[in-house]
Amino acid sequence: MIIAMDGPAASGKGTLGRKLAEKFDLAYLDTGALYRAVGLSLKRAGHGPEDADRAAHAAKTLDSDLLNDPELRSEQVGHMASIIAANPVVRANLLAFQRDFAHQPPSGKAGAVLDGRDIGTVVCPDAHVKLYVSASDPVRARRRLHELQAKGVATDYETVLADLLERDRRDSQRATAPLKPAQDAVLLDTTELDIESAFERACQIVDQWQRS
Ligand SMILES: Nc1ncnc2c1ncn2[C@@H]1O[C@H](COP(=O)(O)OP(=O)(O)O)[C@@H](O)[C@H]1O
Ligand SMILES: Nc1ccn([C@@H]2O[C@H](COP(=O)(O)OP(=O)(O)O)[C@@H](O)[C@H]2O)c(=O)n1
Repeated sequence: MIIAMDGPAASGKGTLGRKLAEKFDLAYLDTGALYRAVGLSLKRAGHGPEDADRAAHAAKTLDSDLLNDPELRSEQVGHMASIIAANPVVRANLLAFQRDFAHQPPSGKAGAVLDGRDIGTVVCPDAHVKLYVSASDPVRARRRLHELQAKGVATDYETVLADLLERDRRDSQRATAPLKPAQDAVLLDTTELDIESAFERACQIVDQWQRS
């Protein structure tokens, strides 16, 4: 079973994706981490995200150590990732890894959950279950703010909201693999749902597919 989870920043894709993978004994891949790792590698080398050739090269020779680097989750690296992610060569260079993960999941797992922006539309158009996870802008900004504050990052609501909206706009408007629900995706709006209620709903959707 392949589960595709897409949606805007801080909607809850990763939280639900990890929980679904655990419950259904599937491998889990946070594809945003790949774009972030390309951003971090450019940042460390002193280059900007607009450097298309360097970004394409970094995506082709991705340093897997960066995937566990604490700086990966910073807002600055998220910002760089969304600029880099508009580069079609970067996307092409990361595609095979994501597809291989979905179709030959590691550790002998019988399937995989992938979360990102284009999983249901481009990476795994053949996914068995596609979820498009959303939440209102203020709710997403508050969730991300709490997450950053819990890590000791000094920021404020307005900055976090502006950053999310800017990334959403860039992700939705790019020409290659823009953020949008696949035609056959089930929409899951988590604005009014806590994590457990959202997870319950996601499990119902997966159960429904398994019974069909
Ligand atoms: N339904 C929810 N209710 C409250 N907080 C949530 C919910 N879903 C996720 N969160 C919290 O919001 C933050 C962003 O969630 P995350 O899963 O990382 O989003 P995404 O992967 O879409 O960027 C995390 O701190 C997470 O714990
Ligand atoms: N499949 C994906 C995953 C991420 N991305 C890009 O990578 C950035 C960071 O993704 P992320 O999933 O880590 O972001 P958050 O939702 O965690 O804030 C996004 O803003 C997108 O620009 C993408 O283009 N395609």
